[in-house]
Amino acid sequence: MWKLVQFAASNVSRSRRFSTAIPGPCIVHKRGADILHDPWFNKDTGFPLTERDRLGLRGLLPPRVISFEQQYARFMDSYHSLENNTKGQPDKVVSLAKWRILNRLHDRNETLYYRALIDNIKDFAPVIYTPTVGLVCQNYSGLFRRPRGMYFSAKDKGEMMSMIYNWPGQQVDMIVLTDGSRILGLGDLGVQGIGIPIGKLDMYVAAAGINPQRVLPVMLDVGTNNQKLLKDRLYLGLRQPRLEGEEYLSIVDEFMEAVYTRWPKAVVQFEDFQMKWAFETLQRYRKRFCMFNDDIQGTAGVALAGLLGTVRAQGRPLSNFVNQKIVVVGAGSAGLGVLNMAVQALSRMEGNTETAAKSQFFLIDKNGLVTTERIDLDPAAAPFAKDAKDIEGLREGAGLLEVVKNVKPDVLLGLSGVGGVFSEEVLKAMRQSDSTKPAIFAMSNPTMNAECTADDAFKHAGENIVFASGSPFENVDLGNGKVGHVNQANNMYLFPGIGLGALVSGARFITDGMLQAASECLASYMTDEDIQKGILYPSINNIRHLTAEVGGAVLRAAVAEDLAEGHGDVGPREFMNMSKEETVEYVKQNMWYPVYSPLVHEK
Ligand SMILES: NC(=O)c1ccc[n+]([C@@H]2O[C@H](COP(=O)([O-])OP(=O)(O)OC[C@H]3O[C@@H](n4cnc5c(N)ncnc54)[C@H](O)[C@@H]3O)[C@@H](O)[C@H]2O)c1
Ligand SMILES: O=C(O)C[C@H](O)C(=O)O
Ligand SMILES: [Mg+2]
Repeated sequence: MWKLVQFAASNVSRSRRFSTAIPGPCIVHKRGADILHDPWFNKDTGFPLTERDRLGLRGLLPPRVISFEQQYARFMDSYHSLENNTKGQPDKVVSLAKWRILNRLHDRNETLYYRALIDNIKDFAPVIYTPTVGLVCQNYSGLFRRPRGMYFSAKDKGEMMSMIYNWPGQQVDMIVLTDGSRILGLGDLGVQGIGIPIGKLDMYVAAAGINPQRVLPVMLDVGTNNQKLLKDRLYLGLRQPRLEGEEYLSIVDEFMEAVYTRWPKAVVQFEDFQMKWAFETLQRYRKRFCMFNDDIQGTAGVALAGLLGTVRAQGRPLSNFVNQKIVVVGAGSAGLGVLNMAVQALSRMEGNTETAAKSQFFLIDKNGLVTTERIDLDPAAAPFAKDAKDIEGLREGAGLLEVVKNVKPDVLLGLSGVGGVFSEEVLKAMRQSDSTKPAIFAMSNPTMNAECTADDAFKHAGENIVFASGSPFENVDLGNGKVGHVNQANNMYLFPGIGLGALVSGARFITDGMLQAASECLASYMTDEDIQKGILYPSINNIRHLTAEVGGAVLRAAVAEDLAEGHGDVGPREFMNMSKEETVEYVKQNMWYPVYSPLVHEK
């Protein structure tokens, strides 16, 4: 019998803000000052006197015991003072100051840090995640104080199987891995890219309730081709050009073998790999390990949900998706991931073939419109290259403005990494769109790399557009009390649920069916009323709730494909007997929530 009732009883307090129920004990093998210096166990001034006695802490702290609520209020006060004190200073200075204060708390007291993050996710996500995380990566060598996560370098070849045991945590559930080769739209940042796995895993804890003791950010340092970094005397990574070919793959292979030898049930998310390695590693590992590529697959699911939302926003049935003309700007891992998933979804729709589905899309890269006449056509882009006969009035390499004027698309979707590429002329050309409610998705990150700003989109393309961006922008005041809603089309709406669903189902692999289920769950999360207002994605304040739903959908898809091997005490048979609601409840009960647990010392 599976243990829903038992889970429910032991976790009943989790949804309350400051619970009065007593959480279960936590075993600690340290004593005294070592506990104060371990952010996982540290409660700062919050250690009760009895615990101070038990753990050898008496005299190591000021005598007064401060409650969790008071500590929380004190931290928020200092955060708000910092906001006041930095008013008027350059954005970069303010963003880094905010990141520093949060990072210091993260380094000192994880329970308080994650509670603050969960309760203030709308304000804090832009600090610990996109866009500030980009700035942090750019300045990493200067900001570095203490390590977080693991670093495997080309110099560690042959050692990884033993190195993996240097990680102090007994169990690891979620790993986010990068080689730093394409950090957001900022290019190759080498070892400094470690900030991305750290930020993504913070979102895993906040949104998916992954236990922070069981997450592992990883940097695979195979060198960098960033000349500026190679010349920087403070650069902390390997000073050598990136490994290529088999040499590169052998490093990734060795890492993956080491991880799955120690933690066979872990989920690995590949993040911000340059395109060739993003696709290659996905193909190489997806049928061997429980892994996915967030930039290809997570992004695709979020974009597809947005495209379906756009159809609904036009007041049309979803079946009308087959009539949408969509211009995708950027033929990289993200752009092609979106195209592949959208075409899969379209070809499942009644009466639509894959060829017909492809005809709806126009793909543009740095050399313009991609056609079959392209010399050195990238094989990954080839399925979406246009035949000359299908693009009357257009030609190979046609520019974005020309394409938009000619095609009059319903949707203009940017994943190019190039800030401002949706120029005033391009946005104005979208006014001639055949759609009653044209959509503009400026999905590149961070903010400077967005294809256009929200203000410019509403100003030039018109007030009746639907707008989404990868990095957050404020809603736009359109005057007369009207508001242009800004959606954040960021893979953060899906990757936490994909990882969580895979983990708690004990899925062997992450399949297209599971990813499709995640995307459909996000698409159907919004009400018609929201969609009519141009709101395609939930508020980030609801991300924990959404993630539980997505996790449930992924779990059910894994069960349907007979890939769910179970998790903890719950086996595959129990999953099969769960209703939809029960799967979501089960997922929720597996979500960690930050409260101080009584510490019990064990030698
Ligand atoms: N919002 C999200 O959730 C999300 C997810 C993944 C990636 N992204 C963003 O998407 C961007 C691209 O990521 P990627 O992994 O696909 O990168 P990539 O380097 O693999 O691909 C970039 C593509 O853009 C094209 N391009 C470059 N300049 C162009 C121009 N002037 N006009 C048209 N196309 C141009 C390139 O030819 C290439 O095809 C990054 O900024 C990244 O931050 C956002
Ligand atoms: O990191 C993000 O904010 C989204 C995405 O994974 C990206 O690479 O831009
Ligand atoms: Mg990414």
